[in-house]
Amino acid sequence: MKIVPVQSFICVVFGATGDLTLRKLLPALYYRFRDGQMPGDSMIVGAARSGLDDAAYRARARDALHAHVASTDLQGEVVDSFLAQISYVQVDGTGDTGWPVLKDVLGSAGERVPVFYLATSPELYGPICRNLARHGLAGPDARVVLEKPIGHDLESARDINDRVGEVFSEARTFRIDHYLGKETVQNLLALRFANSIFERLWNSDVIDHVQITVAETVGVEGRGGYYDRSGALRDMVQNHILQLLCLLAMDSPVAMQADAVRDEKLKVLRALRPIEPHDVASVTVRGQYAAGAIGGNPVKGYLSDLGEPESNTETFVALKAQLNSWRWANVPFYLRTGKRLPQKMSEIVIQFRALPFSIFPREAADLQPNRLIIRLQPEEGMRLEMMTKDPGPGGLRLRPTGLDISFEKAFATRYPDAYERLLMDTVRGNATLFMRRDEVEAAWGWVEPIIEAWESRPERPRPYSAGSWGPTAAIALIERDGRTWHEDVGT
Ligand SMILES: NC(=O)C1=CN([C@@H]2O[C@H](COP(=O)(O)OP(=O)(O)OC[C@H]3O[C@@H](n4cnc5c(N)ncnc54)[C@H](OP(=O)(O)O)[C@@H]3O)[C@@H](O)[C@H]2O)C=CC1
Ligand SMILES: O=C1O[C@H](COP(=O)(O)O)[C@@H](O)[C@H](O)[C@H]1O
Repeated sequence: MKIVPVQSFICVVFGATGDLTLRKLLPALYYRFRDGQMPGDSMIVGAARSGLDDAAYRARARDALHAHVASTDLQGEVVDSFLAQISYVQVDGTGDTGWPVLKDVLGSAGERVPVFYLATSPELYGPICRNLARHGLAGPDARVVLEKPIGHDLESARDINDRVGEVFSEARTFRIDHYLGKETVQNLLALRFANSIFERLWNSDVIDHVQITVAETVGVEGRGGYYDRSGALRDMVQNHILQLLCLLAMDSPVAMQADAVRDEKLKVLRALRPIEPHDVASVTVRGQYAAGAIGGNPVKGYLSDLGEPESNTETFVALKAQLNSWRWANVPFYLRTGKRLPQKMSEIVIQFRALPFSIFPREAADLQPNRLIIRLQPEEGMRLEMMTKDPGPGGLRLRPTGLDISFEKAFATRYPDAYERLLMDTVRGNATLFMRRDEVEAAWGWVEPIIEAWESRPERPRPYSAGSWGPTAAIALIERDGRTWHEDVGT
């Protein structure tokens, strides 16, 4: 595969000592460097308050690569050359210290594209941008990358967007939702708009319902402080899951261009039927994991992980979303996500309608409606389930069979991590796979009433055992409609 280098850049990462930078951003940049996409005169500048010098930060970066990059992908000389392009500036994003030094470092940028990646808590986005402007660092080529979450609710999201917007125009603001950078998520665009067969079927005439599951085996790991203020709805649904829903439900963009794609996604978000307070109990379920076992290993409950006696934060959510549109009238989208579920698995199921009438005798065939299963991770691929004739003489017996495409087998190539693609897109100035301000705010606008309704009710999140598929109420949520979650994973 031919890799075209991007323009030379200087990427200043605020939050350089944090988990995201060390676990995701530096490994992603390393891979782009190793593959020849990051030009040799580009620079990565780590920025945080910790008192480190270049050598100490490079040592941390080296440790991070050894911890988070496959050892077979770490070649000594390549690692050394990559680390030589990294420096560190001690800077307080919200205060005065360090900015003159950062300005000096960027003074030598020349033609290199300045990218400011804010991998810090979102409350710092406004102050950091204001400081960038005050110190003359937000010139016309500069762009800013904002990590999710953009705020905690609609009001705080608007506030952050306003403050960032005072310094950076929308075209220069890149709001990350790393799910959009996943290869299989981008493939949803190819599946729908580069093939003629599906688009004609992609509507309520043919589709019965859609399921989106994003299941994780991990708990809150070291992020309990953040997570307990967030919960699954804010952490996963407001962004990743609604973005998946947008890509599945949107109409064809007029072109494969950033605003054309984002205009269509925005229409989907605006078509989401508000969940009224009196419906919250019947169309949403929130859960919190209790102690259990995953893969035969005992795991603690959420409260033990958190080290707190109580918490009302949900680590699981299931809900039934509906769109007010002709295309999707009466087609529910069942969404669920949770931590400490039995397996890490993200999957979309498109369930087609049952046959209107069967010509086959009942004893010859238990006719199953067609189903398209799109596996986002792991074992990326697609399976179209169809009825076929059971081979052999005597009678015409039918059974469901799958047409399978395993991306792993079809493409003998390493799947780049989402951040690799997204980081290079910020340098290219391509915002197609980033969230526009109005999308983020529309998503908060839909999610917020659900949170308010939960908070106004006395019930706590329903407990579920770690290693189960969430509270039984989540099963009831879909079964009340005569449907079931797809759980025969791997079949
Ligand atoms: N970790 C993850 O997997 C994911 C994280 N995110 C988001 O990314 C962001 C960062 O997360 P994460 O890395 O986990 O957080 P961490 O708490 O691990 O890191 C926070 C970073 O911010 C720096 N920092 C704090 N205050 C300042 C300041 N005033 N000026 C400059 N730097 C400062 C800290 O360094 P120092 O103390 O040295 O200043 C540290 O480097 C958050 O918004 C998070 O929600 C999103 C998706 C996944
Ligand atoms: O943004 C987040 O995503 C991760 C899950 O991402 P994945 O790429 O591993 O599927 C989740 O664990 C985390 O809580 C959330 O903040």
